[in-house]
Formats: sequence, structure tokens, C-alpha cells
Amino acid sequence: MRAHEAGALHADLGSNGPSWLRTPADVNALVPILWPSTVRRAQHGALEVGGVDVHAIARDHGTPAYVFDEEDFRRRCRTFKAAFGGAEVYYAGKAFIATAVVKILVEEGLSLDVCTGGELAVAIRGGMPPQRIGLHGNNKSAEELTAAVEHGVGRIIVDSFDEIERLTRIARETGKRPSVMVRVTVGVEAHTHEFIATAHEDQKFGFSLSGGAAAEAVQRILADGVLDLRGLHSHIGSQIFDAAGFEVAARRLLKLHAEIAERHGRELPELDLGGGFGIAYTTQDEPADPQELAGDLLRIVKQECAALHLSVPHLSVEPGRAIVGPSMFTLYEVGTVKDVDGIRTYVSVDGGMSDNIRTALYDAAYSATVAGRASSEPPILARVVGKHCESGDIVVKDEFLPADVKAGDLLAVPGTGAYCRSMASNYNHVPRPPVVAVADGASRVIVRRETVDDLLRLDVG
Ligand SMILES: Cc1ncc(COP(=O)(O)O)c(C=O)c1O
Ligand SMILES: N[C@@H](CCCC[NH3+])C(=O)O
Repeated sequence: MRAHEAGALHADLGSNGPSWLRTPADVNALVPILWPSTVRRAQHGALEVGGVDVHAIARDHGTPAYVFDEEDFRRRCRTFKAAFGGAEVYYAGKAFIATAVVKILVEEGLSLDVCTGGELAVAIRGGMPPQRIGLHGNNKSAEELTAAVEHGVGRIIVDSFDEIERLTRIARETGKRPSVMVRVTVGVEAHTHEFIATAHEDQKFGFSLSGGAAAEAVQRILADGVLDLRGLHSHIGSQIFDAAGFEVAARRLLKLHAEIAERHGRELPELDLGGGFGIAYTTQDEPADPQELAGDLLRIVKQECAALHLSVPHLSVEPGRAIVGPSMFTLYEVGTVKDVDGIRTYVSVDGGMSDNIRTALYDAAYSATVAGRASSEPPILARVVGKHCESGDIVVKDEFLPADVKAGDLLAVPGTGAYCRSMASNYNHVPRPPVVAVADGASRVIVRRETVDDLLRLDVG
């Protein structure tokens, strides 16, 4: 009998699994909130996405592969655009960017937030009108700023006094007048992992509100007049589930916005509340509904503006994860199954921390299912691990898989659209997996698989 099978399961969970993990009534069931909307378990038991069987994806494109449900992604773009009404939705390219994704964003009428010259190059190549691009980053190089100015991007979110000086020099040299937003550190402790919270005081992003740096940045830009100051920006962090932190951030930003209006005699035309809207990675997660969250934020901004006798600025937001995260899953093949007696079953897949670093980096929780078939076996407590030379190379820390999980099985991990391919590495000289888009019964590669030859080509001896 495999470790943790049936009866032994409950007794052992306390020490070996998280208390929230419940034995599933049916190991084949798919919890809709975790999966792209076109995923189904077909009659014969295998998953199907965009009308394509996972066996066909594995056969035609190999494993591991990120599978991108195009219809689901488009649906989420529309949901966010509709929820935020007249506000501008800048999709955060850091979550996942590729030329094909940019083309979809253009078609769906979204704007795009990039944070490096590399992301900017993809945005331009994908045909995003430069006016709809915003450039972020706490250490943008002169080359990145120059490229942005020359392309005529719609806004550059300035993050330091050094950058203001650098950009002012570039503006003078090129004779252009770039539009900028000032990134404000609003002092909000977002309820998320320390490494993905970005608006508490002691971290690298933005100008401090409480310390007066934000007001000083505004003062310098307006006094100089070389840059066109559009407004204030705040991003409090990522994977946030409720509106509370955004509310505090919005109130603090608007207070500064009002002070600027009073001191400089003009209301800045724009206000950006950043991204960070969370998604469900496991059945434990209860993210806010985008419609409700958007409604709350728009209401707060309107109320606050009325109280401060301000007109409502043009709003923008920058969701990344909430749009692309649930639109993808990673398809792996199981290579070995090892019962570590009395502890748990280790299921090794043909990828790992090189295609999903989030479990190791943030202790992130994921879920998994055997994708190639249904099983009538009882659940066992399993840990899905990768093929890398690290004991921390964990993809899914705790999950119930059927007791007959075995080498050769296809395994799918949902919720890997955001910050997985974009944070993938070549650790152990593992080539990075492709991104395969599926729609209307067909699949196509939108980012090809790396090869060992690709890696060897970089190694010039
Ligand atoms: C400035 C900025 N905007 C938007 C985002 C997107 O965040 P998320 O993918 O959590 O929506 C990030 C990442 O946290 C960010 O740093
Ligand atoms: N990379 C992080 C999000 C940080 C986004 C950048 N501010 C994650 O995987 O959750």
C-alpha cells in the first residue's frame, strides 16, 4: 500500500500535510475556479482544453509545456475592462508577455505595462500602440528610457530622483516631452508574502509618502517643466484578496493629489492604483470578484474626490496575475513515483523549479491533477517535485492524487499563467518549456521550446 492511502490518511495529515487540505470526494473532479474556463474532463477521462485533448498537446508539443487557453484569456481581459468601466486597464506584462499575447491585448482594447527594455521590445513587436504603453522599473537604464522616449510611450512611471534627472536630460537631448507618473510608496502593509508586497516603507520601490519624497518629486518635476506630469501611481503588492489595502492606498494618494492641487494650482489628470488582484491557486483561496473590487475602488475614489472637492481623475489599474494566471496550466509527464514510507508519496515530473520557481521562492501553494486519465483508485497524499538537484525543487507541496499515479501519467498544474514562464530559468541547463495556445480545437506554439543547442549557442567557450 502507498503511504497515506485511505485509512492512514487522516491520522497522518496533522504532521505531514496542511490542516486545510481535505481528502477529495473524487480525485478526478476539477474545481472550476482553479482552471481555464474551457477545461473539461472528457468521457474517456483525459482533460481537454480549447477542444484539444492533453494527449494531443503532449504528442505534438512535448512536455513540460505551458498550455494557454486563448478564449479564457480573452474573457478575463473583457471582464477587467468591463469591471473598471472608463478606467484604463494596463495588463502587467511581467506576469507573462509574448508577441501573441500583445496582439490579443491590442484586439481586446487593453493597454500594457512593461518594466524593462526587453518587455518594451515585445510590446512594440506585438503592435501595441506606444501611447498605450507604460514603462515601470526602479532602475531603468538610460538606454531603456531613451527607447521609451523615442517610441513615444504614453507614460513613464518615475521611481527615483536619479531617474527624474536622467529622464530630464534625455528629454532635453531629444527635444521630446515625456509624460510621467510619480510612483508613491503609500505605506500600506499589503496582506501577502513579504517578497511581493511593494508599498510598505522599507523596500526599494517608489517615493516615500510619509517621508515627503513623493511631494518633493512632484515639486521638482513641476518646477522644471521639462517632463509632463500626468499623475500619481501606487502599487501595493501582489496576490491580494480584498479591497482594504487598495482603499487605504487610494485615500492616501488622493490626499497628496489634493495637496498638489492646492500648492500648484492644478489638478493632475490621472491616478493609477496599480495591480495585485489575487487569484485562487488552491480551493482555500477566495479572491475578490473583479467586478466587486472594481466597484469598491471606483466608489472610494469618487467619494474621496467629492469630499476633497476634486474632479475625478482618469483612473488606471495594472492587473497581471488576475488576467493571465488562471488562463494557463502546466502539463508535465510523471517520471518516477517514490513512496517514502510513513511520510508521503513523491511524484517527480519532467520540469520543476526552472519552470515554476514560485513554490520555492514564496512557499506558494498549487494544486494538481492526473490529466491523462480518470482513476477510480483512492486518494493518496502526494508531493509533486521536479527533476532539479535541490530538495526544495517542489512544484506542488501537498495534493491528493489517485493511488495508482505512475510513470508516464500526464499531470496538470493549474494557475501557472502568471510569473511562471516569465520567471523561468535554465537551472541545471534545462531548456525552458514552450507556451502552447489552444482554441477552437487547435493548438499552436506561441513561444517555442528551448533546446540544448540554444543553450550551447550562448556558451561561446
Ligand atoms: C508596478 C506594478 N504594476 C502591476 C503589477 C502586477 O501585479 P499583479 O500581477 O499581481 O496584478 C506589478 C507586480 O506586482 C507591479 O510591480
Ligand atoms: N513575481 C511575483 C509577483 C511580483 C510582481 C512584481 N511586482 C509572484 O510570482 O507572485
